[in-house]
Amino acid sequence: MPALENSLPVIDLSSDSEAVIGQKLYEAASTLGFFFIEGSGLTQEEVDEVFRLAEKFFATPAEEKQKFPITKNRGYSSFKQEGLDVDRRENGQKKGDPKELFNFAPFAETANPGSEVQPLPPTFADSRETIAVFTERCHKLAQRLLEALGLALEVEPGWLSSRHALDRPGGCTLRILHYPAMADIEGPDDEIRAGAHTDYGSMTLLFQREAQSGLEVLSPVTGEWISVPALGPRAPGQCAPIVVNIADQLSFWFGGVLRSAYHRVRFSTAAQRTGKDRYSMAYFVHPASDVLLEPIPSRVIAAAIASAGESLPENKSEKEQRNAEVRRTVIDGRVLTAGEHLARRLALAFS
Ligand SMILES: O=C(O)CCC(=O)C(=O)O
Ligand SMILES: [Fe+2]
Repeated sequence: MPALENSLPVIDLSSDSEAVIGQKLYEAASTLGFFFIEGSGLTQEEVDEVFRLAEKFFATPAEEKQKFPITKNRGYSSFKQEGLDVDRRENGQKKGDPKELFNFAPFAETANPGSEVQPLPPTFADSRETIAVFTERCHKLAQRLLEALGLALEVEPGWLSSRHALDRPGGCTLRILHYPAMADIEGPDDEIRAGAHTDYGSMTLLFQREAQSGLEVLSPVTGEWISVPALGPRAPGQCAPIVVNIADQLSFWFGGVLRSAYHRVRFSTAAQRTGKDRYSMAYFVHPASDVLLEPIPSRVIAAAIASAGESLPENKSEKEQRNAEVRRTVIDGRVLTAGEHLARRLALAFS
């Protein structure tokens, strides 16, 4: 593998063949597990439109937002309600992240058949179509990335996309996030605005606003946190490069050859004192709920699993053991479904 640099690679989807793109994705996904993509066809205008809705919603009074509390991973989660680092504690209690968020289910007519229609706050009620279209476009992009990755690993064409079909019930979620400025922070511990975690599903597409940085990725090589820049658009009509990261279920499915990397959001004390809010948006891509998280049939992956098995470190630290425990997809010898694994992770994050 090539040496990791101190920044994320940028992969252009507009110029190469799918096979070449697949190789580039594989290289990035198997080293740092985080990369930028550009040339996706998504425009800055459509991304900004959803960001404008997010700003408007988070500015509404707390009691209005609280009318749509998060249930079954859908709705509003208030300041410090979710704590992504399951080990962070304060006064014996799990420490919640100083941020607020709203989770949307995919709304397309064919998406999530059988599930009830998600009630939406007035800010979004007239924009259901905008959000639905944006979500579908994110999903199509994710399907393309998954298939290209599959190509590089000799996975049968269609194997991954059929397991991520939006018309099968699943955990895909569009999340808008708001990290309000906190000028009165007390110490370095308050610099962490989203605790260190790995994402749960297949992959995440993360949209940032230009110059609103704060996302950091743990380098598997140096063990240091790498800060991810919040870039602006680089080509006319195209949205700013999108951050993509591999999540736990896909990493597991690919026999550990893809890295699901720890990441967090941190604002330095100096940055917090400037009093600027940060907004971001994540599209979490999940397999359909009934998909069993068994390794993908692929000669390349089977070989990778065999060689990784021989070089597994024997003495894991307590923190590493705990992390492995939280992320596991096999319990008592039984392979979990994607839906069971997601439910387990959500219970830990919101406990
Ligand atoms: O806000 C960000 O930049 C990252 C959020 C995140 O990692 C998450 O919600 O899983
Ligand atoms: Fe995350």
